[in-house]
Order: sequence, then C-alpha cells, then structure tokens
Amino acid sequence: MAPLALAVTIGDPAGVGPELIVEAWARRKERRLPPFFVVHGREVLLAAAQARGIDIRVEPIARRDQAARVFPDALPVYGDLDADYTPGAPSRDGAKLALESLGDAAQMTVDGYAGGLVTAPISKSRLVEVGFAHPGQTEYVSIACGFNAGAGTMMLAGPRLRVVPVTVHIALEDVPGRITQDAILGAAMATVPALRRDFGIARPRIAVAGLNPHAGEDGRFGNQEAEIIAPAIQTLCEAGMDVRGPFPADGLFSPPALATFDAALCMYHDQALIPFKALDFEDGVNVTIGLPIVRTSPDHGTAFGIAGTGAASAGPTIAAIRLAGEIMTRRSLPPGAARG
Ligand SMILES: NC(=O)c1ccc[n+]([C@@H]2O[C@H](COP(=O)([O-])OP(=O)(O)OC[C@H]3O[C@@H](n4cnc5c(N)ncnc54)[C@H](O)[C@@H]3O)[C@@H](O)[C@H]2O)c1
Ligand SMILES: N[C@H](C(=O)O)[C@H](O)COP(=O)(O)O
Repeated sequence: MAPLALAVTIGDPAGVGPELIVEAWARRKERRLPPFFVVHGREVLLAAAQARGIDIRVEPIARRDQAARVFPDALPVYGDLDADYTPGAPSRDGAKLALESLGDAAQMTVDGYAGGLVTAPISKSRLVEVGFAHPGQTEYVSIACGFNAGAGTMMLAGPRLRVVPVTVHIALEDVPGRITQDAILGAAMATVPALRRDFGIARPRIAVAGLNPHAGEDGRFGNQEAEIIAPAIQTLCEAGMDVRGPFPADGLFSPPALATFDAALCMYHDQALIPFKALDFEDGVNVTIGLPIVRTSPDHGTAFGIAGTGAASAGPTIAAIRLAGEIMTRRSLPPGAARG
C-alpha cells in the first residue's frame, strides 16, 4: 500500500504560501520530498505557478489515498473550494478559503487520511475577521485533536537551533505574569519526549533562558529567575532530565553555547524567534510538539509585501514538508530504532 501523503493547507492566497507550495512540488525530486496533496485552492495554485514562472500540472483527486500515486506527475489537490489569486491584497474570501483549508486538512489528518499536516502561512488578524478565535494555528490544531488549546507546544526547529517559547502570542507586558513553574514544567515535559521520539535524540539536553537581563544579576534586575525558573529547573532535574539554567539569554545563542544544548526553552516569543530566524530562517520549521498528529509549518508568515514577485524563498516550506515526513517515519518505527 502507498504511504499516506501529507495534507498541505493553501494558507492565505494573497500571501507567499501558494507559490512556495508550487515550488516545493516542482523541486520534489531534487529535495526528496515525501508525497503531499493540497487541500482546496486549485485555481490559486495554478495562478501562483504562473506568476512564479513554474510549469506545473495540478490534478484534482477524489480520494485522499490517490495522492501518493498522483504526486510524481502532478500536484494533487483535494477539495473544490477556491478564491481569486490577488498576491499582496488579502481579502475576506481569501481568509475564508485559508480557514476552510486549515479546518478540512486538520480534520483529515486527525481522522488518519493524511500522514501529517503542513500549514502554509495565514494572517492571524485576517482570519479573526472570518471567525477564527485562536491566537494561532498551533492552538487550532490542538483543539482539532480533541484536546485543549494549550495541549500542543510550539517548537521552532532548524539545522543550528531548536527553541521552545514558554509564552507565545501574548503582549509583552503580560509575559511576567505568565511565567510560572507549571508553564516551564509543561514546556520542558513536552520538549524532552519530542526530542527523543520526533528528532531521534536519545538524551536531550535542555537550556533554559532567564527572563531578565543577565538572568536577573542575583536579583538586581528581577526575581523570576530565583523564585520561579530555577526551582522549576530543579524539579525537572530531580525527575531525571538534563535541564540547565537559567542562562542570560543574550549569551545563549553564541556559537560556542549553541553546541551545549539540543533545545532552548525561552520565556517569550521574540526571545526565542529572533535568534532562531537570524540563524536558521532559510531552513526554519515551526513544529507543533506534544500532539498525536504531526504538524509543521514554515517559520515565516504571509509576507504580503513580496507575494507574487518571485522574491520569496521556498527553503522554509521545503524544510517543513521534509521534517513532517521525517517525523512521520520516526513515529512509525519501533521505539529506539530511529535514534542517532
Ligand atoms: N506560519 C504562519 O502561519 C505564520 C508565521 C508568522 C507570521 N504569520 C502571520 O503572517 C503575517 C505577516 O507577519 P510578519 O510580517 O510578522 O512576518 P513575515 O514572515 O510574513 O515577514 C517578515 C519578513 O520576512 C520576509 N519573508 C517572509 N517570508 C519570506 C520568504 N519565504 N522568503 C524571503 N523573505 C521572506 C518578509 O518579506 C518580511 O520582510 C501576520 O499576520 C502573522 O500573523 C503567520
Ligand atoms: N509564532 C510563529 C512565528 O512567528 O513564526 C507563528 O506566528 C506561527 O504560529 P502558529 O503556528 O501558531 O500559527
């Protein structure tokens, strides 16, 4: 039987997602990509291919199990919803298509019709206008799996660095109040098994960043390190995990420090994602850990300003598809067999 293909969402049709999916398909052999199909947006894909100067065949499939057979010769598309292709000009209809594609693709992955879910970029503020009530796709997918919104944990994974933000899409002024021992324990307890199971790292090493400059400088610049972060690290060490810190965040991503850990737990979104995108943007993947389904996404957003111009790099989309395939394969092997 052919392996299950990945379900790829169309993302916002006014963003760079559709053209990057098309380019990923065009480079499927060179980059050894696992089979995938797109959920809705056939006309958008054809128009995006034309704008990018890519000659492509797009084939509608009536059943998802046809995707792997069609994939070598044409980009399979399941579902007949569509929208106008207006790169750089997001619309309500485009946001509706993005939401339908996400909903259907997530559901078919949960139901076992796809081997994993790869989400193209959406605009969170645009989706809110058509009824999306979540901070991001991570929470949406967690709920689609039947859990609460916080069940999935965001990790950004690249060749040089993996980061897990303990708090994510909240205002900076709300961060200190959300740094709790439970939040840190939850992030670490999602990260360690994911590094073992999904990344094949037998003994994961976790570094934890402080919140304040110089990790608080012995209490002179803040007390969260001593009162919250260090006790959480101690609890994790007592449970047998290799967790160190809190480290001053500005030194944690220097080249020598990078070699000392497999993932860094960071206290807020930009503390994690700024070093990540500076170091690993081109191959950067946003992966949701801690869920029964595989879900990845490129590390960038809709990039409306360059959509349709040909300037957007397909590297992160290709990396997201590849990593989803790798995790799918690792999860199908007996425990321990995929560790390197
Ligand atoms: N995976 C996702 O769904 C995701 C991730 C991040 C942001 N977003 C959403 O995207 C929208 C725009 O967010 P933003 O402007 O902060 O981030 P962005 O990633 O869209 O753009 C940031 C910068 O990176 C550039 N860029 C992005 N992708 C690129 C690519 N593939 N190749 C070359 N350059 C690229 C853009 O031109 C821009 O200069 C927001 O609405 C946000 O919610 C979605
Ligand atoms: N925080 C991510 C980033 O900035 O790259 C991004 O917004 C994606 O979030 P979701 O996967 O939850 O939509």
